[in-house]
Amino acid sequence: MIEATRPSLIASDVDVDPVVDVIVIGAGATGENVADRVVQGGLTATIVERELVGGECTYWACVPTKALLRDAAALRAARALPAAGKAASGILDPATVFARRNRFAEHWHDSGQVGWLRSAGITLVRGQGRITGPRTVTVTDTGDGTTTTLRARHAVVIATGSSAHMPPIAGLADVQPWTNREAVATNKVPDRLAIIGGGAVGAEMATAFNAFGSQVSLISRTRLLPRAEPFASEHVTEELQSAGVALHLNVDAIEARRTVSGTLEITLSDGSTVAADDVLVATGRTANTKDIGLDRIGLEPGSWLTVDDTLAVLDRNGKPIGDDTAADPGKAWLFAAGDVNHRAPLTHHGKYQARALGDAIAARATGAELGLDPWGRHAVTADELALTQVIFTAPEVATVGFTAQDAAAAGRDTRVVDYDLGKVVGAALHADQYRGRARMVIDADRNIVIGFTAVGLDVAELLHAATIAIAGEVPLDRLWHAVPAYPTINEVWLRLLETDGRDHAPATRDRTLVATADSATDEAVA
Ligand SMILES: Cc1cc2nc3c(=O)[nH]c(=O)nc-3n(C[C@H](O)[C@H](O)[C@H](O)COP(=O)(O)OP(=O)(O)OC[C@H]3O[C@@H](n4cnc5c(N)ncnc54)[C@H](O)[C@@H]3O)c2cc1C
Ligand SMILES: NC(=O)c1ccc[n+]([C@@H]2O[C@H](COP(=O)([O-])OP(=O)(O)OC[C@H]3O[C@@H](n4cnc5c(N)ncnc54)[C@H](O)[C@@H]3O)[C@@H](O)[C@H]2O)c1
Repeated sequence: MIEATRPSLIASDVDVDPVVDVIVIGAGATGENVADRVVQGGLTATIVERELVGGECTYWACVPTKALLRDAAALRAARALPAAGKAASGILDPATVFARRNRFAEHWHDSGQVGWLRSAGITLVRGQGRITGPRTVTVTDTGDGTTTTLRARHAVVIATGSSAHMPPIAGLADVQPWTNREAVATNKVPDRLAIIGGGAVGAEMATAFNAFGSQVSLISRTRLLPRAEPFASEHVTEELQSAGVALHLNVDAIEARRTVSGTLEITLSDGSTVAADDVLVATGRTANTKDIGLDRIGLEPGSWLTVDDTLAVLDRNGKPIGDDTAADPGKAWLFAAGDVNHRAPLTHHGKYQARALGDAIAARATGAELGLDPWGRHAVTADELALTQVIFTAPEVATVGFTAQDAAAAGRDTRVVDYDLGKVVGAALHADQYRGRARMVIDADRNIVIGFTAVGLDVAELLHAATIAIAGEVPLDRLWHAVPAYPTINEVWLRLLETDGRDHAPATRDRTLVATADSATDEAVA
């Protein structure tokens, strides 16, 4: 086995000014974008990073996992066509896939990202950042232990992300389990791989290692992809099973041990046992807040940070952590964005929060007005109403907004419309025996789409049309005028509209506009 390339980083910037407008702790995708926006807004920013600039997504998550999955997806697509399938009859070579993965993970070297920080005018300080007082962060160099104390004029932003959660399974620590980091950076294909966890990480890695030829056993205490529409989850379950993955669903892993022969044995709550050579733990994430000085501000180290809609960190009484200065008593100075606030733990949503927060910090500093109303410039409305995700399993699952179940739980009056993607000519042309389904969740009061899920080969690129319909609150009567090109898979939009019918009450206009018009009329009458 060739070990994964060791992380490699370059030194902090020299001549660091200890007083700066904004300090960002954590240079993942979120932190980088917060710093970029505040600098674009005319402020100075220093970013503190203890590992690689670029964070989890670049080196151990989104990017390298998709590189691990992409070749097999292309092969699967080719094999869904008779002539292309014949032409693509060879075997997938994992070593070639790993080499391409290494390139996308930038060989675990962050010089490219550091170069970008410099070009964006952001100062980098290497080390572990800790809050040591109001607007104050002390950075400890992880090599020589020297410290630098920084003070922010305007704000401190925590963007420290998350790490793999280790569940309390007896013996687990002793069998040297893989987390996402080892799985993503591996150069070996285990003969037998056990995966604990049936969320996005478990399902994607089962897809990847199954394609590399591992005998994969996946154990999950829930159904696969428990937050997705059940039909999407069932579809992925069936396809993984028919590809040879052994699924142990709705059971807990309770004990792990190595036998004398070196085989790893995992005992499940139903009494059965899974044998493997390696085990990947994919049971969710834990907040990177254990050692960032939360105790100094009355919060519990290790906890997710609770934020309000401005992303200000809240204290135990639900109040923003406020300033103690006479000039600005109570003014919020501490903010949190990305995985660490647990609102929407996805890279693109962390970056969305970063854009809103960075702009808001710059606006506050210059006394400009804040746009915090829903869908306003500084609001993060999409986290709640238009959260997007693509899970790159075979088949892919693409989701935005509410599932039918979540909409019902939120008390929305809905219509749910489903369509078999296999009946869409564009899909049938795309792959023989195309199997898939799409669902549109409609707010029946307002006649707008509030949720969309598709499962099927290559549905990822369908998602943005749905996202625009939801974020734009496009009335269904207008959506009939968005004509999908023939013969593409996007024609499913027309089929969903036809299935729903055209005779529903016209979309209610935006409630605030209606209210304004009504009150204007009332005033005129008065
Ligand atoms: C296997 C896997 C696959 C994924 N795939 C996708 C995907 O396809 N699409 C998607 O959108 N999301 C995906 N995600 C989720 C995505 O990786 C995260 O949402 C994203 O990385 C969060 O970004 P962040 O900047 O908030 O945190 P992170 O990326 O975790 O960055 C935080 C940074 O802060 C640093 N840090 C932490 N504490 C300190 C400290 N005290 N001082 C200094 N620095 C500190 C860390 O070293 C790190 O660099 C995946 C996750 C996993 C595990
Ligand atoms: N393509 C993507 O967007 C993508 C891909 C991978 C990860 N991510 C993100 O990364 C984060 C972490 O993903 P994840 O899959 O690790 O977490 P998750 O919370 O999505 O899923 C955890 C799974 O582990 C199971 N589980 C928990 N404890 C268990 C136990 N003791 N025994 C058996 N099963 C157990 C749960 O039932 C669940 O199925 C998520 O926010 C996810 O959205 C996103």
